[in-house]
Amino acid sequence: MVDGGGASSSSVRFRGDGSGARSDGVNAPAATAAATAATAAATAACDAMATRTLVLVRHGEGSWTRENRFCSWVDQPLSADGEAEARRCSRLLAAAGIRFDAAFSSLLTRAIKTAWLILEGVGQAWVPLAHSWRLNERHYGALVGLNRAQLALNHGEEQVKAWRRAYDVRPPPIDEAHPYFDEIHGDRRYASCDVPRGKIPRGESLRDVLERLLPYWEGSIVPELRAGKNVLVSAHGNSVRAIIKHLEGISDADILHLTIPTGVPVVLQLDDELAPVGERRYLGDTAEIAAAIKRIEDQGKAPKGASASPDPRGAVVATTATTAATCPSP
Ligand SMILES: O=C(O)[C@H](O)COP(=O)(O)O
Repeated sequence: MVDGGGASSSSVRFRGDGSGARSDGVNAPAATAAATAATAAATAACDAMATRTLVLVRHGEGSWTRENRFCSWVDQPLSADGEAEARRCSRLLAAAGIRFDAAFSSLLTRAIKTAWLILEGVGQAWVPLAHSWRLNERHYGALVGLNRAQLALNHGEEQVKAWRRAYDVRPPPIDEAHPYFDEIHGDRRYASCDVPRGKIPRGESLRDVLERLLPYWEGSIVPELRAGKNVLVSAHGNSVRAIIKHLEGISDADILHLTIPTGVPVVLQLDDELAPVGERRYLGDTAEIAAAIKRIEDQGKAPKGASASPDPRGAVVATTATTAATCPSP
């Protein structure tokens, strides 16, 4: 969790490559006062040009975060720390003076609750909040419920990084025998989606996430932004990455390096064509945000000195990973 105490607005990009380094190669503690002033001036200029604000939030910590398991479409609630993160978001947004006109979340409770806590905390609980499965976390297929560090031991850190961050790598699909299949695919919230149950994904690459997200983005969120409204999207690490990739035109290769921290408002100013004006800003303390990104990336590292486990579910992944990771879109 990132502590919000004494938070300031950060306008740097984070590479998200595990080093917590800034993309401009400048280490935060070494930044000069002149550079900070220049950044603030540039940010103010961008803010003056922008006509609407988009705030993207990856929900706060869920109860599986500490167990380091892929949560994905399992509807785990926010932990107490996750709720605190959402409240901290609202304080940061209130301090930034952002007034929302519309809000959107996924169909998963942890993102919905994050949106509620943010809107309540900024005194704007009346703002309409719409939900769609299209903002859900990436469906991690057969990896749902598995421990990332254990997977790194069994399959290698590079494979786990590819499953988590590569644009075109799809995890092995979930099947009916999976321990969480019924809980996810039998849930009645997915009975009323704009696609039949049979078309609900069983394992997605980031490309798949973007493709299923875009119809909702274009049909429901873009009209609000085009009308000049300020919009909150409370979603998940990978649905937020997909939106940022789309808006900023990040290449398929470079998106590998983007990790979104939990409970940190990501602020984009958009012009009339919905092109970003200036760089995306992360509200909060720069060093704490970099540390939070590194913690998330380190979830996919194999613990030193540990060895691969004969976990039978790991073996299922091992036999299906190669073909599933390269299979064509449904
Ligand atoms: O599905 C999950 O558990 C997370 O929300 C996303 O996990 P990731 O950071 O490994 O993509």
